Amino acid sequence: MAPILSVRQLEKTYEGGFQALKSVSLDIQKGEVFALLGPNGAGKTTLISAICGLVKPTSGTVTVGGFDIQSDFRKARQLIGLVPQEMPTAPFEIVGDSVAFSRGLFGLRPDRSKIDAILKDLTLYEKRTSQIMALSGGMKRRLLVAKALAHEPQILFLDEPTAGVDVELRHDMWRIVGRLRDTGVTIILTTHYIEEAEEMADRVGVINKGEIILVENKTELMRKLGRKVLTLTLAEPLAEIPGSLAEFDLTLSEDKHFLTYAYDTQAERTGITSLMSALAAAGIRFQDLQTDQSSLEDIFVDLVRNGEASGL
Ligand SMILES: Nc1ncnc2c1ncn2[C@@H]1O[C@H](COP(=O)(O)OP(=O)(O)OP(=O)(O)O)[C@@H](O)[C@H]1O
Repeated sequence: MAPILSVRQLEKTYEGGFQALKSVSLDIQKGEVFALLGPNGAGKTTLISAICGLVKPTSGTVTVGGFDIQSDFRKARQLIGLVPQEMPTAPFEIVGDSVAFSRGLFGLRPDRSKIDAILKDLTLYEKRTSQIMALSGGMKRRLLVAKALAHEPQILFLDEPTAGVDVELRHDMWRIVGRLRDTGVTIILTTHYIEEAEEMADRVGVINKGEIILVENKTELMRKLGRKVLTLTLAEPLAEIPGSLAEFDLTLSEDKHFLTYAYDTQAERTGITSLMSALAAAGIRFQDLQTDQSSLEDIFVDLVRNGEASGL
């Protein structure tokens, strides 16, 4: 199936010469939730803005639903909803009217039943006649989503949807995204919170210094790059790691009670069996053991750090 969004060799050099995007290519399939991760200043907002027509690319192409974002801007833009980072700024506006206004911007009639349905979905219906200034912070965020959905777009961009919100609100936003995904909306979100990508995304892209350095199915990414750590709780504290265990990559905790062994889950042999025999031969007994999978966060930090090291 043709991707719903296709970005080809997109470049953006801002006035003054700063190159914020370097030959970015990316395909997004209909119905997927894609998380774009990257450190501060990596180019996430620039990429979203270029796709949504808010920033003019220096070169490259973007098509949305087959429409070129430059030569067929209206048709392409009609398919896109954008939830910006900033909070709504019209304090006296009435909630329902604000959503109707957003719909009107796309030349659609103010269909009350559609607007009410969107307000209900975002639990804002009770507030439809309130002024925006009377909304809580969480409600204001939901209003931004409602406004972005007002013209029934097929793709929703969320630019750091939960930056600076509390945990409850963050989970609230995740539930909203989950429900939207269930209705077939394609979702692209940028985030600093790895946990957010881990929770919601089907695929993850990492951008660093204007370049996409990785795009991968989330589960696959965690499987491929993930390492596991085996922690042994020792029966008696160990003064030092004996020389007979030197071939294993072991670390002894400062309090001498725990031994950890890092291994690659993808390796043909994890080395655990031989480690166990070597421990027994060295007379080291343990009371307990546990394994931990490295998180998406560990993987991300590694990737960006390696990128720095290789000059990316
Ligand atoms: N209008 C502009 N003129 C010049 N440089 C800009 C402009 N907008 C952004 N930049 C620069 O482009 C780079 C990418 O910025 P962008 O906002 O896309 O990053 P980001 O990944 O969204 O960052 P953050 O996570 O901090 O929001 C930054 O170095 C930024 O300073």
